Amino acid sequence: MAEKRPTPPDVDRVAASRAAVAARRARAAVKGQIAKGKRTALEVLAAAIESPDGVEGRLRVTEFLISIPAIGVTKMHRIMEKLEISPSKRLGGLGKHQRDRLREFLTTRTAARRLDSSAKLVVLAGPTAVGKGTVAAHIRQHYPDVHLSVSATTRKARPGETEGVSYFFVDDVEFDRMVAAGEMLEWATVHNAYRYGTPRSPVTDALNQGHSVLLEIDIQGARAVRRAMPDARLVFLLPPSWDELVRRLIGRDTETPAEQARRLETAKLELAAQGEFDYRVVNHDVGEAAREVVDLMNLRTAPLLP
Ligand SMILES: Nc1ncnc2c1ncn2[C@@H]1O[C@H](COP(=O)(O)OP(=O)(O)OP(=O)(O)O)[C@@H](O)[C@H]1O
Ligand SMILES: Nc1nc2c(ncn2[C@@H]2O[C@H](COP(=O)(O)O)[C@@H](O)[C@H]2O)c(=O)[nH]1
Repeated sequence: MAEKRPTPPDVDRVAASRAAVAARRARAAVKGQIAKGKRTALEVLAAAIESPDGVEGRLRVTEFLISIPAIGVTKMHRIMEKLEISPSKRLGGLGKHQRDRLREFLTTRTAARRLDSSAKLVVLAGPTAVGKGTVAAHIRQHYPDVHLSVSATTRKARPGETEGVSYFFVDDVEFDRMVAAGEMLEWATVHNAYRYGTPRSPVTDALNQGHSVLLEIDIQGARAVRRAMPDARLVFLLPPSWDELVRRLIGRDTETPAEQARRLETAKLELAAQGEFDYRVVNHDVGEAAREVVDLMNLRTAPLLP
């Protein structure tokens, strides 16, 4: 009996089903590469953006996330909700903002996991006038291997401050833009006056390259960093005594008496928060306090001698 030859629609169906199987295998291969650490999730996302109809672009965001080590189904759903991405979305079909949020999530997560290894994110916080800026300046000068984050602020530069070294001095519009674009790791309004924030990418880039990073920020910022990167080491800088703190604030002579009184009220609340921190360093002597902070950073090379 003559064999029944496939009709054109059958040929199409067979070809389509073979293509579907091949595509599924290709997607499974990509997921395997992520799971085994052969490709990073960020690399796969970049490939999906480059070519939305390619194998990476056809990956559902849900399967992509689950293939990342240590992300299970529950966590994946939480992440999807937080990033405001619907479960039906594929990597290649994400809108720009969704893509940006996903990239930012992956970058921060990678950096946070880096902290498990040698590179450390150390946050130096403490009450007004305890000497945070002075200790940070000493570290900048004497320990060139320490990556000191440069904050953005809406306040004006003071005499002697340099753009890009002391701070990035920006106006309110630019600060709003940075916050909206997710460019800040944390930010806060400090002393009820100006806004200050830590630009995210220099921190995550340095950590991803294995460098320890130091942030000199206020206590609200330290709490926000703890939420974003739970492995960060939080250091609370203490004055030798309350009277010495008052002396330093008044002696610095940069605030009006009314502002000094307000800051001292806040300082009482801030001192009460020291238990939230991992380490406490008393700033008797600037060089000593700086060394104690640097010791927490797992530097690979020796500091410069004074
Ligand atoms: N170990 C120290 N011994 C004596 N004086 C110090 C010491 N550390 C800092 N100071 C002085 O204390 C004053 C306050 O220091 P600094 O401005 O660094 O404080 P800060 O914590 O950065 O304050 P703020 O949060 O208000 O910006 C400065 O005049 C500084 O020279
Ligand atoms: N939350 C953040 N606080 C910051 C940041 N950069 C600096 N600061 C804190 O602001 C005050 C005032 O600083 P000043 O230079 O105007 O005297 C001080 O307590 C800093 O620690 C930041 O990025 N985020």
